[in-house]
Formats: sequence, structure tokens, C-alpha cells
Amino acid sequence: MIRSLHCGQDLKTVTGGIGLALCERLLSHDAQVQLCLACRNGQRAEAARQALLVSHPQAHISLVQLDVGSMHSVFKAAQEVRQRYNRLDYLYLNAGIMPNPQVDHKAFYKGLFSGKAVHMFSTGEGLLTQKDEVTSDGLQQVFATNLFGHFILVRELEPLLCRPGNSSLIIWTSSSNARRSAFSLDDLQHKQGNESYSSSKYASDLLSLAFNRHYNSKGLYSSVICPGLVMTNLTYGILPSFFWTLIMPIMWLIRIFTNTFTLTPYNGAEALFWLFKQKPEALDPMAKYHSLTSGLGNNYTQPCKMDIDDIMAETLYEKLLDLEDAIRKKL
Ligand SMILES: NC(=O)C1=CN([C@@H]2O[C@H](COP(=O)(O)OP(=O)(O)OC[C@H]3O[C@@H](n4cnc5c(N)ncnc54)[C@H](OP(=O)(O)O)[C@@H]3O)[C@@H](O)[C@H]2O)C=CC1
Ligand SMILES: CC(C)=CCC[C@@H](C)[C@H]1CC[C@H]2C3=C(CC[C@]12C)[C@@]1(C)CCC(=O)C[C@@H]1CC3
Repeated sequence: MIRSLHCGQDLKTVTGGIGLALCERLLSHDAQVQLCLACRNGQRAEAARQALLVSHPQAHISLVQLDVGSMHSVFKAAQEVRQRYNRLDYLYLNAGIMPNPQVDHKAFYKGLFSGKAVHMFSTGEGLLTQKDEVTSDGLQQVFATNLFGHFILVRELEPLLCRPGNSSLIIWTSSSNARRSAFSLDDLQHKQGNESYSSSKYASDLLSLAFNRHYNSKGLYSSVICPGLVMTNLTYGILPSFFWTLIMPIMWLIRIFTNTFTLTPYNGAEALFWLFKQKPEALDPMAKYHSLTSGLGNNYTQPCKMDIDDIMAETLYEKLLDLEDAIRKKL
């Protein structure tokens, strides 16, 4: 029996995000898979569960309340999961936020004629800034939600993930927007800058490498994916949904030049689903697995080397352990 825990699975709109699309795909692939959806909003979580049960009436789907940005909630949810299960085969760390995004229109028009337009469309580099906030734990909200809450969750679920003779996989939903220059080991939480999203995603790439170094010997593996540009509540926070609908033909056209415009949650979940079918031991710890969709609409997964190194990953890991100690003392 395969048990899989997913963070950030709420059904917010009729379409839902990448996490919900992944659940649909997993259940269509194997009706026996046991899913545990970890969501912050009970009502929306139940709606997501019901939506999945419509197409898969026999599915095993349980819910656990988790606000990954609140450390108290993370410890409580982990305890609940430990009481309910004795093993986890997959842990999808999918929850992510990009609060108050601002598009730099000047940079966009400049980028269009710079000869780097394809790179700009596939990464969003130089186009986006965010305004971050501080949580009740005193952490930067984007750092807490996109990285640190997941770090604590993995550490707390160690007994279920590390079992002799069995391998398990944690999977981070990272981004093509993750950039080394947006991240600093002296400012892990990105208090100083205005690219907290890029910083948190780059940190997740590093942390995945560090987890592999520390946990592979215990049977736990970590991988990173990028879903491409997908129409979800996250992107509707950047530009209104009617605008995205209006420029859809332009985006299909751009897809011919960059296969990163996956556009639908189903396509965006391709790499998450592909990883589910791989042997964790065979995955490359230095690779980010990209969901890609061709101009003709065919989905595939492609690994791409990440701009990360062991020394940075280890330093980040040590600093997160220190922060974990401090949080444990505070709570
Ligand atoms: N859409 C895109 O183009 C891209 C998305 N990504 C990444 O994909 C992942 C999924 O995002 P996507 O589906 O696009 O966007 P959505 O906003 O649809 O999904 C994000 C999910 O994360 C959940 N979440 C956010 N904050 C918390 C929290 N504090 N505790 C628990 N759950 C939380 C949301 O729950 P709730 O419903 O309660 O808000 C929601 O279910 C994110 O990590 C995002 O960064 C990466 C690259 C591109
Ligand atoms: C014609 C057209 C497509 C205009 C939109 C311009 C920009 C708003 C987008 C171009 C590339 C996009 C992008 C993202 C957001 C929107 C763009 C900047 C992300 C940063 C969203 C979140 C991610 O994790 C990665 C995406 C990369 C591409």
C-alpha cells in the first residue's frame, strides 16, 4: 500500500491548483493509493476530497489540518500523521505563496526586444517583486510557508519516512524563478530584499540537496520539480484571470518557443506524477525535473542541472537546524 501526504491541496476554485490535479492523476493511475491531504482550510479541503471522490468513489482520502506557515500547526499536524500512519512513501511539499506580486512593466517591454525574451518568459526573471510580511512566529511569511514549515514537517515525519529496507521520496514544488542571486546565506528569510519568492524557491533547491546528503543512508530521498507556468490562484494573483484568458492565444504561440508554458494544472503536475513512477534511488540530486508541454500539447518531464553546490546546501541546512532549535524553545 502506498501512502502519500500532500501539503496544500485545497480546492479554491472550480479548477483547483497543481496539487489537486496531481491527486486526480495519482488516483487515475492507481486507485489503491492512499492519499492524505494536508490543508489549512477544513471546508475547502473537504470540498477537494469530495471532488476527488466524484471521479474515484472508492478512493482512500483522509484530511489533516495544516497551516505550513505556522510552526505550532506544523508540529500538531505531524503528530496527527504519526498517530494515523506508520509509513509514508511520498511527501509532496507543494504548498506555496507569492504575496502581493508586482509586475515590472518596463522590464517586460525591454525584455521583449532584448534577445532574452524566451528566458524571460520561462523564468519571469527581473519581472516580479513581492511584499512580504512577518508571521506570529516572527518569521518572514514566504520563507516560513515555502521553505521552513516544510523543513520542520520533514524532520517531524522522519520516523515514517526513514524505514529500514524501504525507500521514500519527498518532492518539492520549486520554480524556474528560483535564482541564486536572489538568495543570501546571510539573509535566509529574505528580510532585506523584494524577491522573497525567488529566494525561497532557490533555498528549497539547496535544501533538497542537503536532505539527500543527510538522509539517503536512511532510505529517504529528495527531489525538486518545476511545474512551468500554470494558470492557478497563484498566477491569478499576478494578473487577473480575465487577462490571462484574453492572452491565451499569445501564450499558445509562446509555447512553441518555450515548452515551459504548461498552462493547465494537469500539465503542470506532469513532473510530480512522473516522479511517483520512478525509483527514488535512480534520481539525480542535482537535477530539477521540469514539467514541459510541447507546441502540440504533449507533456513530458525533463531534468535540468540546478545552479547549486554542496557547501551552500550544507550551510543552509546547519542554519535551519539552529532556527529549528530556537523555534522549539519558543513554542
Ligand atoms: N502556478 C505556477 O505558474 C507555478 C506554481 N509553482 C508552485 O506550485 C505550487 C502550487 O501552486 P499553485 O497550484 O500554482 O497555486 P495555488 O495557489 O492554486 O496552490 C497553492 C496551494 O498551497 C496552499 N497553501 C498556501 N499557503 C499555505 C499554508 N500556509 N498552509 C497550507 N497550505 C497552504 C494553498 O492553500 P489555500 O487553498 O488554503 O490557499 C493552495 O492549495 C506552489 O509551491 C507554487 O509556488 C511553481 C512554479 C509556477
Ligand atoms: C504575454 C505574456 C505571457 C505576458 C505575461 C508576462 C508576465 C506576467 C509572465 C511572463 C513569465 C511569467 C512567469 C511567472 C509569472 C508571470 C510571468 C512573469 C512565474 C514567475 C510564476 C511563478 C513561478 O514560480 C514561475 C513563473 C515563471 C514565468
